[in-house]
Amino acid sequence: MSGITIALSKGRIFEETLPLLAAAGIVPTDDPEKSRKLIIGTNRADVRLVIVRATDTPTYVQYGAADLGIAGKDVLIEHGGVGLYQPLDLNIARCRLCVAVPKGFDYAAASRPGGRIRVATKYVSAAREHFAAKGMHVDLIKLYGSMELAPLVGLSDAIVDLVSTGGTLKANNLEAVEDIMDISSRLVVNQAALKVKRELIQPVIDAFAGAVKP
Ligand SMILES: Nc1ncnc2c1ncn2[C@@H]1O[C@H](COP(=O)(O)OP(=O)(O)OP(=O)(O)O)[C@@H](O)[C@H]1O
Ligand SMILES: O=P(O)(O)OC[C@H]1O[C@H](OP(=O)(O)OP(=O)(O)O)[C@H](O)[C@@H]1O
Repeated sequence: MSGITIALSKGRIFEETLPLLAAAGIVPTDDPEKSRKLIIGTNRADVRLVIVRATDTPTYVQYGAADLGIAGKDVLIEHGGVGLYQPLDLNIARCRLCVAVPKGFDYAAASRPGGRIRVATKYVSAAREHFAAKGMHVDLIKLYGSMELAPLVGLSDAIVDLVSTGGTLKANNLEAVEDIMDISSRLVVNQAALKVKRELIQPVIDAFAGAVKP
């Protein structure tokens, strides 16, 4: 592909990226929520979008199947960031990575150094680092979604998950007991593509940078 390919996931990242794309003069020709197409054209013949799972965005960019992508910090931590240049925090899809437990669970007692708990999460790397820094022993159980269910059915004592409004925790009688980090989405660029296609990629980076909201 002589032009550039941008990897995006459907949903909040696609929606929140539209104004940034517009600032770069890029307008998609299809809506991924309505179309089943995975390759979407734009008003520019030299720019196309590929629609991927949020977790897969760094992988497409790492291998050069996409030149650029937009991925949450949560996803980038789990991926490791190999081969990716991360020039911009786009300040979109903002939330927090938290430890949450059923209301009434004595997390303070469980989290004393030497304590041991079972934690279910999709974010194993971030969780491992967090609990290791606290000197806690945790048995991590990898899940791929609906983490909030795990403590309700005895799979785990706690979860590490993303929290935005807190509505999902509340609906499941859970509470956040620790903030691990603030999360937002970043622009990621394939390092080789940046060198070879700089005349196409740099203007997109610059336009995104100018359109980031504080
Ligand atoms: N409730 C939320 N509010 C704001 N941002 C969020 C929220 N949940 C997730 N995010 C951010 O948006 C990114 C994309 O989330 P999205 O829900 O589209 O994908 P996902 O369901 O987490 O991933 P996958 O489809 O691969 O399972 C996440 O990686 C995270 O950075
Ligand atoms: O604090 P809240 O505003 O309730 O948001 C938190 C929820 O948002 C995310 O899920 P998402 O909506 O992405 O659904 P998913 O399970 O399909 O990823 C996250 O995994 C929480 O479940």
